[in-house]
Amino acid sequence: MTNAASPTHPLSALLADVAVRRQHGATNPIIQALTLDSRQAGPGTVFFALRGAQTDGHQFIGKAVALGAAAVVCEEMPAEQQADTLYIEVADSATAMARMAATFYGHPSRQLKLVGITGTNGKTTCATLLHKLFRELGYHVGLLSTVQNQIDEEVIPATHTTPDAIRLNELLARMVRAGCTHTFMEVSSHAVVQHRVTGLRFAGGIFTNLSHDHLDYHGTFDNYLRAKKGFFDALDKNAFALTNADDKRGPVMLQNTAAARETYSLRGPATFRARLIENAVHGLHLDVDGRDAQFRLIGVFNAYNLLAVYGAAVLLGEDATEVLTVLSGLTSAPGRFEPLLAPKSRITGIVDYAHTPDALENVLSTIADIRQPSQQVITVVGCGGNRDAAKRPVMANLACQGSARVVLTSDNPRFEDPNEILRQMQAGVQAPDLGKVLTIPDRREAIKTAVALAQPGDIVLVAGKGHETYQEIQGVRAEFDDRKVLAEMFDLLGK
Ligand SMILES: CC(=O)N[C@H]1[C@@H](OP(=O)(O)OP(=O)(O)OC[C@H]2O[C@@H](n3ccc(=O)[nH]c3=O)[C@H](O)[C@@H]2O)O[C@H](CO)[C@@H](O)[C@@H]1O[C@H](C)C(=O)N[C@@H](C)C(=O)N[C@H](CCC(=O)O)C(=O)O
Ligand SMILES: Nc1ncnc2c1ncn2[C@@H]1O[C@H](COP(=O)(O)OP(=O)(O)OP(=O)(O)O)[C@@H](O)[C@H]1O
Ligand SMILES: N[C@H](CCC[C@H](N)C(=O)O)C(=O)O
Ligand SMILES: [Mg+2]
Repeated sequence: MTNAASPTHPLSALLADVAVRRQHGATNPIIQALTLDSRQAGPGTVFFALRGAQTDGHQFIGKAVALGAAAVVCEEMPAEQQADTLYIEVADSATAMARMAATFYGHPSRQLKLVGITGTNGKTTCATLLHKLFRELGYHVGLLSTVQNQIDEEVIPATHTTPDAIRLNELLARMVRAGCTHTFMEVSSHAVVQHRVTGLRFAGGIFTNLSHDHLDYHGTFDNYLRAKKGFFDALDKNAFALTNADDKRGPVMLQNTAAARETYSLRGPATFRARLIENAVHGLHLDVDGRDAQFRLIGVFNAYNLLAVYGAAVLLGEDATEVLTVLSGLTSAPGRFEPLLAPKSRITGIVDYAHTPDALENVLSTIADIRQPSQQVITVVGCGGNRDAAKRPVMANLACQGSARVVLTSDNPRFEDPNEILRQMQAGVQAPDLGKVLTIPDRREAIKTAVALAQPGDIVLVAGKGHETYQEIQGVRAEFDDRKVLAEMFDLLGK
């Protein structure tokens, strides 16, 4: 796990910010790598035993040590200990891991301007727009997002919205070495709770909005809100905290932060204000802080994303006029309201990552705002398995409210039975809507059917998977790209 750029440190040097409860073993080994997975342990590594959702890393301490781990950080000392291994007991392994990872990689977050974006929807869009914007303004820029990580134009695949603390600091260190001055990253609620971002220095934080998602993980909406707020509570006084004043939970985010409190709004007084002039097929027309601006992005929700991005750029010291000029030319993130026109029939396909009720409602109301009365909307949608089940009936109902026809299908079933997920979705369909709904578990067939149902000029929305290039069934990821399947069906059906 080491490479030429990997640092080495005596273990004692990594404990500077860590409250050690107890320590066993007299050695002070030289550390070459950190890991949270016993299977990756080896000589010169520190193994962090984390209590997870599936299992408890403490069970694997013996395995990590057998593979040669030089040190173990845990919350409970193992009964059996090896004399040549150093055991460190802390109150919280995840916090210790984040602090030690930051130290191990030389605190890369302090060497660039790091901006974190949190909220239910819009994180990828805002982070991607900020990355594109700052590239065009001439900077070297890092990006950590659901779709992919990037160092300037170099793409590094992403497995999570926010990587674990070790991977995160390693990526930030790579960005610093590549000369990046700014990095824009998504901060998921899971990341806050699991301390993936603990110990990082942020130049700023952005809040987009809060609605129903991930209640499977957080339990209650209140816990979910607290997770998001936790990110702002941890910002320091040199940072900015930029919140959406129009979101019911926007002001709460700033309640206990030490950072400079800034707001954006389309409705009232705020640090950064915009007024919607037009929301059309060809894009948004806004008045931003008294400047007239046209954008290529579509939908009122994107007016919020654009305003948040503009505000953050200005708070980072950029010139407002220049920022607006560059922003007007930018297109959205992959799989976010991505249009695809059928060549012969003028059917408009739209692929969107809406996988929450709020996002689906936004996309459908955006389509309603921009469509002609003669254009019918046909929606293909499913819900992921092993994720929040409460959203399933709600999303099916919303699809019915905003569409002429609905094809319910599978998203990523993961380890759940796709038919059971679909039954839970169907429960949300109201009696008068039953006639407009078809249920087709095979996503390819579902898309094909929607395209077959579409008349010239109609709009086919394929929601939920956006940029994803796979479908995950029973732990296996098979190649699947809504954009490709849609294009294939336009072709196959001669549309
Ligand atoms: C619910 C969740 O967040 N899970 C993450 C968590 O896994 P976990 O708690 O289930 O871990 P576990 O399997 O119980 O194992 C506990 C510990 O034992 C260790 N272990 C396990 C087995 C072994 O042989 N040896 C060993 O050392 C594991 O490495 C782990 O450290 O810690 C793992 C290591 O960091 C993550 O990969 C894993 O992400 C899973 C894959 C995941 O799906 N996460 C999603 C829900 C997620 O994080 N999503 C958010 C936001 C999404 C959004 O934007 O909407 C994200 O930031 O991506
Ligand atoms: N500001 C917004 N408000 C509401 N909905 C939005 C907003 N921005 C984007 N959306 C909708 O939410 C979907 C997801 O957007 P995006 O990927 O930017 O969010 P995210 O916060 O990164 O999501 P995730 O939690 O999955 O990483 C988009 O496809 C769009 O339908
Ligand atoms: N980051 C989100 C993405 C969900 C995307 C959707 N396609 C699904 O698989 O449920 C999650 O892991 O919950
Ligand atoms: Mg995202």
